[in-house]
Amino acid sequence: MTDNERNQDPPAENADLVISGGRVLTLNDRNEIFDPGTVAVGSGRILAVGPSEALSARFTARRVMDAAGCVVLPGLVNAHTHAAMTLFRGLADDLPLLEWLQRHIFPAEAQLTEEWVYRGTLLACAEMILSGTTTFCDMYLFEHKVAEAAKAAGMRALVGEVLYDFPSPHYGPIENGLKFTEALVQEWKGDPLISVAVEPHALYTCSPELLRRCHDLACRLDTRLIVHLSESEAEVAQIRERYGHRPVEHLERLGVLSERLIADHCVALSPSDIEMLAFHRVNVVHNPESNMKLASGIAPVPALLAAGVNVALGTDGCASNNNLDLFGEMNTCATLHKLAALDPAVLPAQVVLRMATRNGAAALGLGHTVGQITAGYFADIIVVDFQRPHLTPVYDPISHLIYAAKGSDVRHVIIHGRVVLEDGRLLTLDVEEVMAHVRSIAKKIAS
Ligand SMILES: CSC[C@H]1O[C@@H](n2cnc3c(O)ncnc32)[C@H](O)[C@@H]1O
Ligand SMILES: [Zn+2]
Repeated sequence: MTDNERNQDPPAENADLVISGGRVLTLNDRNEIFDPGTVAVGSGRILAVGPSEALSARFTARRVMDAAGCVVLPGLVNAHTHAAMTLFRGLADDLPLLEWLQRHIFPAEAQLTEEWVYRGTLLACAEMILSGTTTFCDMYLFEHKVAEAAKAAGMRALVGEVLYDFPSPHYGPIENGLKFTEALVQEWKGDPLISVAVEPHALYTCSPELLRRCHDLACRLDTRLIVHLSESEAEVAQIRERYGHRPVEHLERLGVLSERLIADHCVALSPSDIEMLAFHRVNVVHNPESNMKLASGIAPVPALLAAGVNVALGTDGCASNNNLDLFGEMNTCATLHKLAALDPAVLPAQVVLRMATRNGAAALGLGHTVGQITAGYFADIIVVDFQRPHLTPVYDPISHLIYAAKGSDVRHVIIHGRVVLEDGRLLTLDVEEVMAHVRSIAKKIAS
């Protein structure tokens, strides 16, 4: 190398997209914040993140996104929902869980078709992207259509067909459901956005034998296993009466508790339930708004976190929430637990933001690729506009994200390196058309 060559700047690296000028919350292991910071993106991944001063000359970008006045953070992870239940938003409110399900929701779901599930899921994807969610975890019927809709919207999703003892309006008897799940896993293997889990509904709708078979299938296919667990005291009483044990102990006796299990809700837990969940490294998804609306109770989230359990955040479906905005859910989560414990320090904003990002990614088995802004991770990034009256002034951006921001403050969304929301405009879906389809389905549901 000549002296001349040695003294020259290294050649610029190519990036598909450079997001610069915003305050970047990496949520990495060191919790680094760069202000102003730059994120370079290429081939769906984060190429580099750091101070703008250090990175601006390093990349030649095909596209530059100006994030001045904005906060840049990892996309939010909705770790539990039933996306197509947007179709039933507001259909049956103000009821307790088991009555709501058995008298209203299950009968309405008996009419579902794959076309309805597709349309309802597109609406859910629109709502989620518009409010900063980049990944969701779904359980429903006709789940191949959920995968298709997520893919059309450009979202990352972990999907799974619901499995229970009684015949399903989709696949009929359970044997078909297990076969369908296996085929769905094979169909989406290797897809960059979609993965598939084994999803028995709950302990009161699945026999011990079915739960064991689902666990074995998840182990054989190396997928997540997802179940509603201990959602209310009524469920605990029902399971105790049927099997003689509390729900968590029932699963432990069946050998189903493990790191691959995602347990949704976990509201009605005893101290020994918490110990068992921690010991087996089970992932728990907290859905505070659904739990409040169905009056199911308050999940012992601070105790779960203190015991070392990975606790993520979900919205549950739109018939029990009734929206998919994780900003609202983070706010509810942070404030609900302060009130329940009469302790304002019990769940700080920083912890709640981690529940909705890193913990969600880890629960879904995506912890090494999603949930933080780190070189090598997938580029799932949101840009939140802080130049708004309710976000002024800024002493601490994380405080605003949890206590003051709304989903509608999200300005840009990038998923797997693709810009899917730009300046508040959805690029992957025609929102008017998506809403029109759902309105016409709702007329049939109501008739
Ligand atoms: C058919 S897929 C999932 C199944 O679960 C029902 N569901 C929705 N929310 C809840 C909840 O909070 N607990 C238990 N089951 C729930 C949904 O309506 C579907 O039937
Ligand atoms: Zn649910």
